[in-house]
Amino acid sequence: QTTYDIENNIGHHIYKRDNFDWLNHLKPAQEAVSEIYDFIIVGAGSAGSVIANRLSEVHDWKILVLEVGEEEKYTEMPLTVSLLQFTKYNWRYFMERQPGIALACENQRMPWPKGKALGGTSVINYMIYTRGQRFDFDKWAAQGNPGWSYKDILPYYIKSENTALKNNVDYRYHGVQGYLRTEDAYQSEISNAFINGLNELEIPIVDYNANKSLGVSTIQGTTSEGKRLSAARAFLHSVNHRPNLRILTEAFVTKLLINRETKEAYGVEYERFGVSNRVGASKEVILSAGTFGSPQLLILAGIGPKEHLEELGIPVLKNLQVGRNLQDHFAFLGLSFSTNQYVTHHFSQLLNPYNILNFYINGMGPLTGLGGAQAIAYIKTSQSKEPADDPDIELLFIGTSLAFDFGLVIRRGMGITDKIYNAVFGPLEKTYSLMIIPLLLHPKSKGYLKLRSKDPHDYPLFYGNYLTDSGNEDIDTLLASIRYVQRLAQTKAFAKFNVTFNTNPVPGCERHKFDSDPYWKCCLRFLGQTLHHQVGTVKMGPSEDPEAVVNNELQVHGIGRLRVADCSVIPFAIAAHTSAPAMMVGEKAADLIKTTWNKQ
Ligand SMILES: Cc1cc2nc3c(=O)[nH]c(=O)nc-3n(C[C@H](O)[C@H](O)[C@H](O)COP(=O)(O)OP(=O)(O)OC[C@H]3O[C@@H](n4cnc5c(N)ncnc54)[C@H](O)[C@@H]3O)c2cc1C
Repeated sequence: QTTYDIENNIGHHIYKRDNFDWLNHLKPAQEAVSEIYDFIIVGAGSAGSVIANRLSEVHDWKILVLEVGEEEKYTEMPLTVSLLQFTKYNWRYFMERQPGIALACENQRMPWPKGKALGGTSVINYMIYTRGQRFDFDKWAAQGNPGWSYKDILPYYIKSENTALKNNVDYRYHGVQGYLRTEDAYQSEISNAFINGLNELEIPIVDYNANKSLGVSTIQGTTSEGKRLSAARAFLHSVNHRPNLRILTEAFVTKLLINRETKEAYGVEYERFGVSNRVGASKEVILSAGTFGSPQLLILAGIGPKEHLEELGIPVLKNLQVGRNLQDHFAFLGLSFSTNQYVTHHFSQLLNPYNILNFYINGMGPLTGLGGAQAIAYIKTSQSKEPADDPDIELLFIGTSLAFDFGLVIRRGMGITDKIYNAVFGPLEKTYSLMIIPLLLHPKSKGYLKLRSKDPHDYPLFYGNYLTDSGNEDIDTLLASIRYVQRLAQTKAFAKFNVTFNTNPVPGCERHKFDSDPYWKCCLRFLGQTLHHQVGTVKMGPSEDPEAVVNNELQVHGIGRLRVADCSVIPFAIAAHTSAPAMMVGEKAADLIKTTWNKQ
């Protein structure tokens, strides 16, 4: 039985445990709670789902998971992923306006989607499975975080995984006994242009999740028999029968309960169906509410930058730089191509009865495609100042373009205006098209978030601060990546498929000579976008690090019984899409917790 066979039957039910010990010793400065668990996990996303699974392996621990979103339904078809941003499974956050950024977006506001569901953002993501490079983790450890080097974290990736990969796979680096199925992403013939073209540029074919940092490969995806495998489907559905695991969906945590005298967390307050309730944690509270949700709850509890807390009128419990150090992969959507051959995705031809049956019966065919994403390359541009083999750019190959659905859905999810879409991508509707998206892996610019108010229902304010580094390294690296892709487009492999560069100018940049450096720098300001990999708002680091919020055991500095485990603790942007790294953080967090409480 695969995890996918198990029906959606978690949430909405409360286990009856007559022999549950509802102990409730109140210490001074604590509010009464209605129930006590050993651990409370806030948020059941990529990380939280893993932690819930692993902690509930210990039979005599009682675990409560509180997730504000609902269980997912009708999310299994990978190709229709972009529709999910228009459902209740998306928080629908937007970045604040930044002068000279997101100029192609409605009201110049870039959407910053995040998942609101059992499974979190893994319910709406593109299912790309990437782990990050050895350099990332060794640097992470070298910054004062022992236990997070590549050698230390690799076993956790392997532990989670149950691989069915076949393409270019190095099995020494993959697991077969975990909960997370990984499969080769659907390929159309055109991905050969990308892979062979890169080979011509001397980029080797590798397993990008193994020991080679630079190289190209077809994508490894988190699907099970061709269907989306969210963290909830992988890690929760198969263990929801455990009597010591209680999962409440539609439970919105509004407050962390922290004893102001002992500075120890002892529970949380949450709202569910209009009723507010307080629950206690006799051992620890674990925050896994994501890069935006975790810092929000910390700041509301008085753990944050002192001046910001004072501005909000929240008494300071601990002055820590929560919400700062926000890092993200800035990506460029302006490199699209057409081909006259039927080798790319075109929406109108895909949704036919044969493909639909093939998907539902066999879990095969183009509808299993990861929103069109087919291959990935990690490269080093001429601008790179990274160590030897450390890539500075990821090239993401999409076997279609924003014109795939005639501008109906994908580009709207990115907030792109009619004017820009019609001018740049509209003409591609009449052809078959493809895209190569460069992602800036190690941005030097940093953003931040802060709270709008002390009302937990108010969304935080998000400031991306893209391309603001003083040395202009970010913009120069992206420019170098554009030149690299242009070289790729000149290869024989591309010529074989009659691939032609889309030269429709971006309105607003015509004042620059087409293809000049100033032209592309202008385009980056219009069509530069997030690929949703924000990290770092609850940075991991030693107490001497002025930006650090949690230590290498994920404990909040100066606060007892409170850990944070999700993408927010990742100290800097790593060479990976961030779902698998969040799961790795979850696996490691569970082990750290077991060690603390002697339950290994
Ligand atoms: C459109 C999109 C595409 C992406 N594509 C990929 C991809 O292909 N591959 C990849 O690796 N990564 C991808 N990512 C990024 C990746 O999915 C996320 O970074 C990762 O899932 C985050 O995991 P997390 O555990 O940190 O947080 P999340 O998975 O976001 O989990 C946090 C959970 O906490 C809940 N929560 C928040 N606040 C509260 C509260 N107060 N009370 C109760 N619950 C709360 C949220 O509802 C959510 O369920 C994508 C992201 C997006 C938005």
